[in-house]
Amino acid sequence: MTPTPLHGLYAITPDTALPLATLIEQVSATIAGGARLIQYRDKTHGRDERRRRASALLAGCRAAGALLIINDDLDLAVALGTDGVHLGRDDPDPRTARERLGASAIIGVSCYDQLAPAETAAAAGASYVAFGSFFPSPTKPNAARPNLSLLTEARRRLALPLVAIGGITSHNGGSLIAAGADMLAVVTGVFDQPDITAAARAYTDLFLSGDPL
Ligand SMILES: Cc1ncc(COP(=O)(O)OP(=O)(O)O)c(N)n1
Ligand SMILES: Cc1nc(C(=O)O)sc1CCOP(=O)(O)O
Repeated sequence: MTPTPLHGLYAITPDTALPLATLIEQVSATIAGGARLIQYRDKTHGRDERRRRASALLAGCRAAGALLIINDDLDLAVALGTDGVHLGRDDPDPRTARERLGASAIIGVSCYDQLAPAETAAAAGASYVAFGSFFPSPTKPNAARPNLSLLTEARRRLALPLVAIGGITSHNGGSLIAAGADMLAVVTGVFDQPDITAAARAYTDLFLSGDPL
């Protein structure tokens, strides 16, 4: 079964100064392990280098049948025609992103540990909402820490795909799927592993088994 783009493993690139060729190899390895949605998240490089990297990643994702979302930078997503954008509290409004990227773009919105912004984002045309950090995150140690019950409540109240993020491993990810997550967004658990394809596969397998626990 091929997972649909808004279901399964959502691989987010590590925010490091990796050589571009290495970054592309690592992203390809996650796709080989079943990731169909990739987020380019980069707080390290300036505008020109981010554009160069995003452009190369977009070509790689297109060739491999995966979708590429840009974190934060709506202008870059529009300029390159990527598959969408992920927006946080300091980023443009999802309504603006929808106007600029079009009806078929994927627009994701961070909602941290709160349901109210998720309801607002849904009404503004978001494609998915993200909650976290459900477990201690090596990437973002000071993130908010909601309980799993937030996902259950979000599942009950919202009709759009739910992303869980933060410290997710292939061991704890099943509990998030059982609580209502449609996607697991992961940095360290995939990219910081000796065999990235095998690590990604361990997450995608969680979505294929009938019993995620
Ligand atoms: C899928 C997903 N969820 C949450 C985030 C965090 O976004 P944001 O709050 O904008 O923080 P930064 O990523 O910009 O540090 C995300 N990127 N992706
Ligand atoms: C980028 C990001 N946002 C988060 C949030 O809670 O909104 S947690 C996070 C980092 C996720 O990385 P890792 O898989 O290494 O924990």
